[in-house]
Amino acid sequence: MTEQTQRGLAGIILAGGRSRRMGQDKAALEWDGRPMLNVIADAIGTRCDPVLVAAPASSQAYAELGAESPLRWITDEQVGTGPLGGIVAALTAAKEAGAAAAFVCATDMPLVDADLVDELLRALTSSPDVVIAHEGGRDHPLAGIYRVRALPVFEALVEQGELLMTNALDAVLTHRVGVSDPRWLTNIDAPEDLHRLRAGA
Ligand SMILES: Nc1nc2c(ncn2[C@@H]2O[C@H](COP(=O)(O)OP(=O)(O)OP(=O)(O)O)[C@@H](O)[C@H]2O)c(=O)[nH]1
Repeated sequence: MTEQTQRGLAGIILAGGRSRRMGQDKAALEWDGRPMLNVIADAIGTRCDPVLVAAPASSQAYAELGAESPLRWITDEQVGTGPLGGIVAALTAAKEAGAAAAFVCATDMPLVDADLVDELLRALTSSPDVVIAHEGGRDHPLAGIYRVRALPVFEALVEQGELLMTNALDAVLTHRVGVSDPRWLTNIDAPEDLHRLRAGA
């Protein structure tokens, strides 16, 4: 744990999914000479402890990076339950590790920064269950802090097969905040996104 790590705050990097638009696993994509997953883990690891990676055991991310990774991998209970299924599995592990909340992000956000974690944390007053970034007129559910106390609600939704993040956020008290650098939220879905970002556009 570093000096700046926030007590009780875990980190969750979602690394499952099919990467259909990218055509290859996004966690292993090279960014600054390293797999994108590791770059993100280092960035948030200055604030979050433990950092957990959520992916199905059958995922390409786990096959490519899991065995040799020093990170803690948490497998989705059910394959095909999407980001919400990953959040439930990893938030359960975060709770068991003694965390009260977790910063959640996607493995396709290479510009994610510890300052983003700090800004969301400042907005996490006692009332909200979840604080997410809201930029460009839209919600960014995979750039947020999720309290462990919201877990039963999310578990029930996954159980019912209700997997939409928008519905999950509506089911708890969600606070939305603007962030000072929207680039932190940049995500890579397809090869052209990666080329654009590498070119600095
Ligand atoms: N643990 C877990 N993570 C997931 C799952 N589905 C998507 N994710 C992650 O959630 C984030 C957003 O995923 P998307 O980009 O919407 O979906 P994707 O499946 O990765 O990509 P597409 O096939 O192109 O839609 C990424 O970090 C994914 O790795 C899942 O079933 N389990």
